[in-house]
Amino acid sequence: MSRPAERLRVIINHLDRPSAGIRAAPTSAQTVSYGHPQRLRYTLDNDLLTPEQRLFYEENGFLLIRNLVSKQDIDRFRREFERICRQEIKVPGLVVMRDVAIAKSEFVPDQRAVSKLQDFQEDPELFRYCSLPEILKYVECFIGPNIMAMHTMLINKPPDAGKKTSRHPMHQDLHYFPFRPVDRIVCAWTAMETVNRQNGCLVVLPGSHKGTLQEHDYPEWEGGVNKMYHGVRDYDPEHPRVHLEMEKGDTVFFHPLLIHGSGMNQTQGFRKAISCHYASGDCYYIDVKGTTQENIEKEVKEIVARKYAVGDEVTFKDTWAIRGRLVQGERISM
Ligand SMILES: CC(C)CC(=O)SCCNC(=O)CCNC(=O)[C@H](O)C(C)(C)COP(=O)(O)OP(=O)(O)OC[C@H]1O[C@@H](n2cnc3c(N)ncnc32)[C@H](O)[C@@H]1OP(=O)(O)O
Ligand SMILES: Nc1ncnc2c1ncn2[C@@H]1O[C@H](COP(=O)(O)OP(=O)(O)OP(=O)(O)O)[C@@H](O)[C@H]1O
Ligand SMILES: O=C(O)CCC(=O)C(=O)O
Ligand SMILES: [Fe+2]
Ligand SMILES: [Mg+2]
Repeated sequence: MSRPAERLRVIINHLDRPSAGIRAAPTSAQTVSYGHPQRLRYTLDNDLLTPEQRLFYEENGFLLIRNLVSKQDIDRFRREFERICRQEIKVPGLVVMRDVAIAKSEFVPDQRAVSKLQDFQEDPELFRYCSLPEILKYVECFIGPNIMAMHTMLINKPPDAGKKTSRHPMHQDLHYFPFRPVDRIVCAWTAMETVNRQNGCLVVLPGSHKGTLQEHDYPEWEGGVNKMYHGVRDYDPEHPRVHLEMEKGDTVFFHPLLIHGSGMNQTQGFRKAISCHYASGDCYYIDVKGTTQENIEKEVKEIVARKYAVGDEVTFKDTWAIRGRLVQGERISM
């Protein structure tokens, strides 16, 4: 069977069978619907993904593309990150986060004090990542041609200080996002070096994107939890999971309902990854009042109020609309 259209037809038939692909057992709170009328729901017609890749994303909620971003680009992102850590440049809006284990110790201008950069949309060098054509051509397969970069991060997972605070609890990224529709949002996450179980690779629950948004809160971890690291409340440790071991430049695209987290860093190195969450330019904002997302809305508003000395006039929606940047096509309703 050689023609893609023919292979796709065979795959669509395959999707009708409840046993298709890796299907993790649903957790109690999740509902999994078999034989969805719109069988290819999570990917759009495109000339890039093979039918097998489309099926894989449909069934599992993520797609790993090896060696997508060049070593040269990654080395440039790393150098820019180091300049920011040394405080050689100041980037408007950038959030420099320290691990909670060292949050109250004296600041040293070095990568050892930085666990994560958030919101680097005003740093042209780092933001180049979000506009890379090799990334955008995949993003388009999931969310279409109008592409907004909504959320940017460079994660520098530190060696664990002994309290397991370097872990990221299992969560769904949609918890943080007051925009929809959910299937027109995707994350690109690129390893900046070898990422494995030792230094805390991503851990995903395949198929969990077919469930609904779960209630999130701080996990009850003895050693403490980083600010805003909410986790799925009733996380089922028996649910099958996959550790995504990746090499420098490998990139995973994943759905915002995919339950994922990362383990502790048991090495002495700082595990680096760069990521961007994209949404379609015709997504729309929602009011999260009365939903499980109210708790994160409250926290975000408190941080913004403290940082910028503003009150209730800045809404959760505003905090996203201000950060979002168009990278391809048209900005319609975002
Ligand atoms: C899909 C995606 C969105 C998923 C995620 O990314 S989940 C993680 C989201 N994380 C974030 O959005 C970043 C949150 N972090 C921040 O906004 C900042 O790092 C802050 C926690 C507000 C601290 O920033 P800043 O105020 O500049 O730093 P300060 O050193 O002055 O500390 C102020 C007070 O915050 C505390 N703090 C700092 N870092 C952490 C931490 N990692 N975890 C818990 N508490 C922390 C710090 O101890 C200090 O507390 P007090 O002295 O006021 O009691
Ligand atoms: N008690 C817990 N509650 C919620 N999430 C947890 C808990 N313990 C670990 N996790 C999460 O599970 C994921 C994997 O963590 P971790 O690497 O420790 O797991 P692991 O499967 O034991 O891997 P390894 O054996 O390679 O260390 C991370 O997202 C982590 O935050
Ligand atoms: O790089 C990691 O550890 C994962 C981070 C993550 O999932 C997130 O910030 O939403
Ligand atoms: Fe995440
Ligand atoms: Mg472990």
